[in-house]
Amino acid sequence: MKPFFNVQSVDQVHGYADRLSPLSPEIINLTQAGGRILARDFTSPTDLPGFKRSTMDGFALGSRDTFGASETSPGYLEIVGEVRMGVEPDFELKRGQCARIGTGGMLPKGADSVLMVEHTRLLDDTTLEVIKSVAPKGNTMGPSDDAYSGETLLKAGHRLKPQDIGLLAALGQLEVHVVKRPVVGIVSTGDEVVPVEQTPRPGQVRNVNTYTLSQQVLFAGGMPREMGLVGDDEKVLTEKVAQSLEECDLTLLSGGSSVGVRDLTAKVFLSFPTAELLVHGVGVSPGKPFIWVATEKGQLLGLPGQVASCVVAFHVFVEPVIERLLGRPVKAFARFPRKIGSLSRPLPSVSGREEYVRVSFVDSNDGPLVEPVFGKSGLLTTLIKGQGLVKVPADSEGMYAGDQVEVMLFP
Ligand SMILES: Nc1nc2c(c(=O)[nH]1)N[C@H]1C(S)=C(S)[C@@H](COP(=O)(O)OP(=O)(O)OC[C@H]3O[C@@H](n4cnc5c(N)ncnc54)[C@H](O)[C@@H]3O)O[C@H]1N2
Ligand code: MOO
Repeated sequence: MKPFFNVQSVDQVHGYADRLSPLSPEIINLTQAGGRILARDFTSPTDLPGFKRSTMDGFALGSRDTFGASETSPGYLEIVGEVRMGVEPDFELKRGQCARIGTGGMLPKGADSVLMVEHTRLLDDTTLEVIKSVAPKGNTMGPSDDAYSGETLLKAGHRLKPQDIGLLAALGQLEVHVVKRPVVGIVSTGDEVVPVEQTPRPGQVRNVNTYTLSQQVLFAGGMPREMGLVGDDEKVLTEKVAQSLEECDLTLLSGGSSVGVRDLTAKVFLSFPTAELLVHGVGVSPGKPFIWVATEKGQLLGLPGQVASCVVAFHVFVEPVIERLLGRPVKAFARFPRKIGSLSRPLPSVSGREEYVRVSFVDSNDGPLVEPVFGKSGLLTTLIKGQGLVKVPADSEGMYAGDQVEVMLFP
């Protein structure tokens, strides 16, 4: 059995990701753009809302006509009209005049504010009693309060949220320039791994990694393409990976990445033209046997077969590659919310290896306690009971009970 050679750090692996070029842009319909990555900065083509608008139901007026007005000393204004929603008022207010206006209505000329209906009393059809003053611009929004023409509102590389889509709608953008989603081929291998629909015989397990990986790819912004489950057969495995190389930007192969005699991943990957071995073995746990072979046609990434290791290795190594292809900075756990807590017990660690410890949160009188979820990397439920991961850096010899730690929560 040959040892891993040239074990590399997470930073070194991310350095290879940095060398990749982002995928090209494509134009898609606004309704499909949520969660996609903007390919170029978006600058506002116009002012928004573009006109002076009321933010309350009430009366458009000149604020100076309300100064000093109160319950005990009211003022009186003449009602000269009503602003129709969606229509530019065709009248102008003079001193002492006001007009009815609804929330969102356009202020007529001569009005600088809106007095809420609650602060008025109607004496007759044309006379308004004013019982409170309003400041200039009160209860209004200005023509460029939401955005001004030429303002950079969204940056290239930004992942579009529902509110961004709303903003693009407000600015008339039915089409959006986004980065193409990387197509990620997923191959799983292992003689003992059987399809989900099959009842495993003793010694067999169902195929988990194809399913977790394809969902992880989807969540990360890629397009998973399931290439199938293959036994430990070099010829068939080579055919599957070749097909994936033709069709996909990235190929993930789970299982067979370690150093066992049946572990074929490295051999298969290196059989392709222009293949260059970038990584085989990393100073990270779990995820130690990670493999990266670069070819001119695409990137081949080998992930550990152990179900929990495979999930963590995806986040540490694969998602940053997807981020880069999407034109975003190379960063692991970018989508993970963070939460601080104090460790309930010590976390021993092997110095020289970056560790990702599965943890859960337990409430205590002193605030949230971070409880390690111990268990082997082949145990899937450690990731179900664990709500997140704590990173123990490579140069640390461990952490003490009571230490404040940052938990990266599974999104
Ligand atoms: N002597 C050594 N043995 C191992 C080492 C080592 O350094 N020296 N590293 C261990 C570590 S760490 C890991 S992680 C695993 C990695 O193994 P492989 O990537 O080669 O994966 P396999 O051996 O094929 O499988 C490991 C494990 O995972 C199960 N598996 C695989 N694919 C699936 C799947 N699609 N769905 C569900 N389960 C799957 C498989 O049955 C094995 O139990 O190596 C350690 N050994
Ligand atoms: O790294 Mo293996 O990746 O512990 O389970």
